[in-house]
Amino acid sequence: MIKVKNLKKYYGKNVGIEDVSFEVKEGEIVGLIGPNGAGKTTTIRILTGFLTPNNGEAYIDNKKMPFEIDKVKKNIGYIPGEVNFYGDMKIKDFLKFNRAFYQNIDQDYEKYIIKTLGIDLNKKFKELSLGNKKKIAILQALVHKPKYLILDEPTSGLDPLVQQKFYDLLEEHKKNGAAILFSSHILSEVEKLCDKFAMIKEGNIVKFGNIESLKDFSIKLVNVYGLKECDLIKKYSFKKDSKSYTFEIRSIELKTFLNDLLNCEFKDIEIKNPALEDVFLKLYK
Ligand SMILES: Nc1ncnc2c1ncn2[C@@H]1O[C@H](COP(=O)(O)OP(=O)(O)OP(=O)(O)O)[C@@H](O)[C@H]1O
Repeated sequence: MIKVKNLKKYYGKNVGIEDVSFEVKEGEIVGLIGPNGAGKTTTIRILTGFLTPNNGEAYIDNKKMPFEIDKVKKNIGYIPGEVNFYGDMKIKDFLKFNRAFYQNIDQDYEKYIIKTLGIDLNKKFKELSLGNKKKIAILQALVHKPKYLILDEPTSGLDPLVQQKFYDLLEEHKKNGAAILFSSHILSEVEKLCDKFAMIKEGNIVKFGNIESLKDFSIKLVNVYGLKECDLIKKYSFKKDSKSYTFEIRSIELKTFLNDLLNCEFKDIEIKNPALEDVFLKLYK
């Protein structure tokens, strides 16, 4: 399990994170969601052994981070936010180097990732575009089939096709029991991929739960077509266009709203879940 508890990190007087707690179990993908500067990278850098917290605790496989990183290092796959490997090295040489570090790398799996992502082995790292550098970072993070994956905005710079292939690779790791922490500010990908979310705002976890529960927190969008003037539903907030009224109804109020609506005259209704982005914006107000 990956576990952080009341984690706090200051950079001098500047707040990095204030109070961050969440956990990622084996076979689970947890999305760490937050806007720029919320504290995702700070949290991840403590978990990957680069920073020492001022307070609180971080564990991977019951080893205390960053102090016991060496005991668990070979079981971690990490994609940093900014990928910078050995500029002058050809990718094929980099892979040799990587094999020497992990020793028992499954070379068929290595080939499989190279083929899946479309990696050019004969290029030097510094010759690659941002997206192609990210592919090397993905390869390096996954190739030794680690039990713990810590991914700091891993899809930035990837085109949608490669992103999808990457999600598929992650699903395979999840099925094999990996615990995966995935930081992102793109909510649609978290919604698509993750089982749980930890929402971070100004260094604090403001919500942690199942992806579904995040949607339940929010509102439903009810489009009502052909609605005739009706006092009963005037109290609900709505937007109107030429075809319909769109009501924003909190999920817990939906039944009451529908009861009121049934006493009005209308032609048709449609109930939608809002996009996670909209939920996020509302929670962040
Ligand atoms: N080396 C540093 N010195 C001072 N302040 C820092 C340092 N690194 C981060 N911070 C501050 O800590 C806070 C959290 O930053 P962090 O990089 O963890 O956020 P983030 O959620 O990863 O953001 P982004 O999505 O932009 O990568 C920010 O206010 C940032 O300015």
